[in-house]
Amino acid sequence: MAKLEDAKRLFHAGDPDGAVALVAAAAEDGDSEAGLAIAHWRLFGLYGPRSLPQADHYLRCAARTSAEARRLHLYLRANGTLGTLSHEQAVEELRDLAVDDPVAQQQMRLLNAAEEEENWRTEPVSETPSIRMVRHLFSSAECAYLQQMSAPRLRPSTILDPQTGARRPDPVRTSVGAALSPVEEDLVVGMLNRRIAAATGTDRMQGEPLHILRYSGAQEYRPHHDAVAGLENQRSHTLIVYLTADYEGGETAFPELGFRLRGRQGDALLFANLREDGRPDLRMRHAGLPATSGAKWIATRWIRTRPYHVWKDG
Ligand SMILES: O=C(O)CCC(=O)C(=O)O
Ligand SMILES: [Fe+2]
Repeated sequence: MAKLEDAKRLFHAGDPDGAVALVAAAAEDGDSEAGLAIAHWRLFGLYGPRSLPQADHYLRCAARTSAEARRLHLYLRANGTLGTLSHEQAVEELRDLAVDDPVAQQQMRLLNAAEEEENWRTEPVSETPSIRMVRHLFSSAECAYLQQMSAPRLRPSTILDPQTGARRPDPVRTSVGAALSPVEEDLVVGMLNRRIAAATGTDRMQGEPLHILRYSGAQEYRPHHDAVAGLENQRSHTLIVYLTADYEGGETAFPELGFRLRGRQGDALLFANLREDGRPDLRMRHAGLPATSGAKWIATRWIRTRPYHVWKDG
């Protein structure tokens, strides 16, 4: 901590290189907080260029003394960011970490339960345009886990500006949310993303990071299309998992089609955003209505036509 504070002072005094050097030296010396900080900077290209080998190196330093760093290093190897670890190998490693790490223990419990419990099934809502409900996609424990792990990361939601391609706040969407980027894609989130791929008949790599949203009070997502005009690798499908049930209102509404839908906890709504010719299907305009009481939590996965590389395309 002390080293990070010193580094912050150097940074504000106009010596960013000195600040980074200080943190790097502390990381080498086994300061896990410094190691985690600089590993994130190298992953995201902050205070210097992006470098996966360096991120890997500093995470290994921090992992000597920090359970958090050991877990993060595992997630990033399991999701392909820092190498390739099979799901089975990753679970083996998590099992070892779980011996003295309560977070890993909680994740192992969810992974073990899933092996016994997976029982989702698809119900058609509309043939054309294609809308389906996938019942029981996530268990209630998985829904609770996503809320718990994303709660500290929730920020006011933004939209993708079709003109600039950049994200910005907009009154169209007043919820709070968090995208679970590869550093948050732990083995449980990875398993849920795999399950979404299986349930949608798509490849896991086509999914954008799972996006957690929470609406309370008058918060809403006004009518919009998930397909973004001009996007080359389009959002062909959207899957929305309802993580809570103890709220009123809050349906997903399709004004053009006259549907208002809402799943039970763990159910997912899956719909196609494109016409057969690959252009946005204008009938698929939809809205997240405000919850008239309680808080509505969802997890959205926007699925692209082709693989989406979050580090390159995001
Ligand atoms: O909140 C809802 O029901 C809709 C969410 C939505 O449209 C989205 O996440 O793209
Ligand atoms: Fe949407």
